[in-house]
Amino acid sequence: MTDVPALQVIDVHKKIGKKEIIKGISFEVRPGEVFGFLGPNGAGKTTTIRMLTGLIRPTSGKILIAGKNVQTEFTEAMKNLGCIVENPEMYPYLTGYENLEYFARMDPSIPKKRIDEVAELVDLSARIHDKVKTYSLGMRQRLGIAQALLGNPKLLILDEPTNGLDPAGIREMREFIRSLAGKEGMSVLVSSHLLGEVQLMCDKVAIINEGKVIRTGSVHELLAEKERIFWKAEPLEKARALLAEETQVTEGEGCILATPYDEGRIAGWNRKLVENGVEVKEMKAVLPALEDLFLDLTGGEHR
Ligand SMILES: Nc1ncnc2c1ncn2[C@@H]1O[C@H](COP(=O)(O)OP(=O)(O)OP(=O)(O)O)[C@@H](O)[C@H]1O
Repeated sequence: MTDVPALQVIDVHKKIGKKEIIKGISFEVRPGEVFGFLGPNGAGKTTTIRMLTGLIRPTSGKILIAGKNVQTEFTEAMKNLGCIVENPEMYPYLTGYENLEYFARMDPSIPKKRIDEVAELVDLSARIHDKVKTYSLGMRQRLGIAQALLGNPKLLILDEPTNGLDPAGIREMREFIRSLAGKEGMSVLVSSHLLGEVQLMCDKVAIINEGKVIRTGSVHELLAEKERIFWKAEPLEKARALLAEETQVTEGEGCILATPYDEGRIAGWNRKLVENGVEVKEMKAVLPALEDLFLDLTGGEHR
């Protein structure tokens, strides 16, 4: 596995007309990573993906795919990119195999055995000789991904890959994306507004809002920053007053108090409660949902 990042976005700006839509974004996707690209409506995700795929040019800044500059080494950069931005067009009366054969013919560097390999990768081998019109939506999407994988890209970009799928299809797609990462050292960039999905599927995320990346990091790191301790204690008001002398106290659900997770101080807070006659019935560390963090960071509602 190489160490060259699958994707480097370096201080990219994009102006359309007089409006600066992307205001200097930077992030990196490492080999084998599933990377979530998250943001509320109108944040700039589509504009960014259009720049990554070379459909539009950045006003300034650099985009490298597997070390190749999308602006100055377009062909080499695109060789390393597999991309499905919208529902891929497939011929319904041809089989999955014939569809892949059709696309493979457009690039003579793709050997025929690669068709079987990609069918296997997307777990469609058993149905690859059936007509596409008999496929479920999930299978069609996987066939689209198989097509994107034909050229053996280092980076796969999937725009809202679970759109339109039912819950079983979503789970299947999620497992499939996870299984792809790491295989052949492939990295996957997934744009999504389904935060629960991203939380389960991605190693890292970048959160974009109003054309700026406001946070990047591993999902776990980001969530850990907002980790809280829930306290179940009696009498509750006394516990609240004692804890409030030490830290910020908010309401948990029901008769539960919440404080920040401050590893070095929790034991001391607990002792203080007990020494002052408060019975601590339960303490537990709780990670927020990515959705809460996202709302916190973007200060709004997502779709
Ligand atoms: N060609 C254009 N001309 C003018 N404004 C544009 C153009 N394309 C996008 N915008 C504006 O840029 C901003 C970012 O749009 P973009 O489509 O990239 O957001 P997004 O994060 O993909 O949102 P969504 O999830 O709704 O697709 C929006 O305010 C949009 O109105």
